Amino acid sequence: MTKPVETYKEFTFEAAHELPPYSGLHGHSFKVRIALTGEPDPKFGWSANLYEVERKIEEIHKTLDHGYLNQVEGLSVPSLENIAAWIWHKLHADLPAMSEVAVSRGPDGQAEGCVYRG
Ligand SMILES: Nc1nc2c(c(=O)[nH]1)N=C([C@H](O)[C@H](O)COP(=O)(O)OP(=O)(O)OP(=O)(O)O)CN2
Ligand SMILES: [Zn+2]
Repeated sequence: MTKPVETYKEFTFEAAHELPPYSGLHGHSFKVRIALTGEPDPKFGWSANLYEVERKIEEIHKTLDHGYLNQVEGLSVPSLENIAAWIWHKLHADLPAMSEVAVSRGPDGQAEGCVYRG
């Protein structure tokens, strides 16, 4: 029996948000990691073809990048956790192999983030 393989795709976006009463309007560079887990394709070894994953992510990226997150439909409280859940719900029908969505902000070594697993 073959072992499941995890494949991932990362993307970044720049966006503004506010989280009253904790923070006023400000911006971040966010990093997103989409993981997909499943049985490897017998020829290519992947659990998901990254070309297809990239196509699905494109629309989400367009919505979030250079956006004001509080005004995105379904994202009126844009905490890290709510952003990750929002991305999950946007993608899971098209990417059934998706196993987690991780969202982080801040530089390596000082980043803060969360992982959402549906
Ligand atoms: N589990 C979480 N806790 C908190 C979140 C969150 O998204 N998940 N968010 C906040 C507020 O946004 C808080 O005001 C954080 O401010 P922010 O500028 O977004 O982030 P930093 O703390 O990294 O800001 P710096 O001052 O630039 O370090 C609170 N808790
Ligand atoms: Zn912030």
